[in-house]
Amino acid sequence: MSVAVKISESALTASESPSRDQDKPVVSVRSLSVEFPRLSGAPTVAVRDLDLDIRPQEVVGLVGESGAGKTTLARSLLGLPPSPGHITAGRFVFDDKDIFGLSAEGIRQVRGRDISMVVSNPRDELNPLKPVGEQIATVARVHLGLSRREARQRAFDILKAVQIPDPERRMKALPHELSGGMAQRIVIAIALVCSPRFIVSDDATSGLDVTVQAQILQLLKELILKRDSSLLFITRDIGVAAHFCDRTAIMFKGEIMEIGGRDSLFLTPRHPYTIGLMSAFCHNDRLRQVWSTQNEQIEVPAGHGGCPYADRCPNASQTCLDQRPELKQVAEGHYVRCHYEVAR
Ligand SMILES: Nc1ncnc2c1ncn2[C@@H]1O[C@H](COP(=O)(O)OP(=O)(O)OP(=O)(O)O)[C@@H](O)[C@H]1O
Repeated sequence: MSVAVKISESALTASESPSRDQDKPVVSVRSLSVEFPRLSGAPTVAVRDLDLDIRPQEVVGLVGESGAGKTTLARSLLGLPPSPGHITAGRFVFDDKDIFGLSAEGIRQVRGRDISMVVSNPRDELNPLKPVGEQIATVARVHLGLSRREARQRAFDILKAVQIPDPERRMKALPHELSGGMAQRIVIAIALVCSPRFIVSDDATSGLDVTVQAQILQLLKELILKRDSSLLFITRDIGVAAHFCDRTAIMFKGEIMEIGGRDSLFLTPRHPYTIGLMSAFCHNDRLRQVWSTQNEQIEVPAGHGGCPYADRCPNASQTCLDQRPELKQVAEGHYVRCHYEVAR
């Protein structure tokens, strides 16, 4: 059975805001698959035939448990799938450029300047021996061709923008002299210093205090609106996604199981996995009831070619084992990959 499920061009582009419907996506991912080879047996498919569009000024959340493929997707979009993974299929068009078609040097030029990534472990990202101001300024000099003085000014401005207290002094600090939250802001400052049009945040704010996290999210949103950028916001926290993202995609085993605008997705979640995530998060009795109501008890054999969620799903039926579900529209801008309604 073919596992490739194609969806219409409009499926993932739809936003709930009518004015945005005319906007052209700045990020357009089509049929992306990424695999990790294994010593024996079939490779691990970390991202499977994934489509995603993001428009200017849009914040799209990507939520899923550990191992869902979020980081693999994020790093693949920067042309750096985690080793030994490799992109086996798909296109990524960013600002009319076919990113996967660029040379290594071409991708390097785009990365950091037009597309940047913020990760959750700032200590690994920063050079421990170099003052943080210099690290930010270097990125601006390399990518924007600024003079030393201009780059330094730009580094100072971005430190102020990410609300680093006493930025003049912090410019000279080494990473170990900063708190974790401050080091995280430095990494965000590096990602933003060239005003990229596309930012990928991979769990970048989860280690921060709740209040600092709220400030940083607010700041990210303001910068995205001001600079007409787009943000792919990866998180395991569905509550943060509900609060912060215009649309959210729920990912499981390398596939998007549900995607929708904030109101539609979070007020009327349709996929059993989304409902499970939400009921765990918000202790909602109604959701719990939906989650715990079993339609059919069935044996789920390993290696079946059906729904990737079947072995965890309280509603799995024979249809779910026989057919891989397509992403289908259930409301405006809201798509679900589930046989549930037809199987019932
Ligand atoms: N370097 C690697 N070598 C082999 N398999 C890998 C590697 N990195 C990831 N994988 C596999 O790819 C799949 C997706 O992993 P990935 O790290 O992208 O998930 P994730 O959703 O980002 O998880 P987390 O939230 O824990 O970071 C998993 O099955 C994982 O085991």
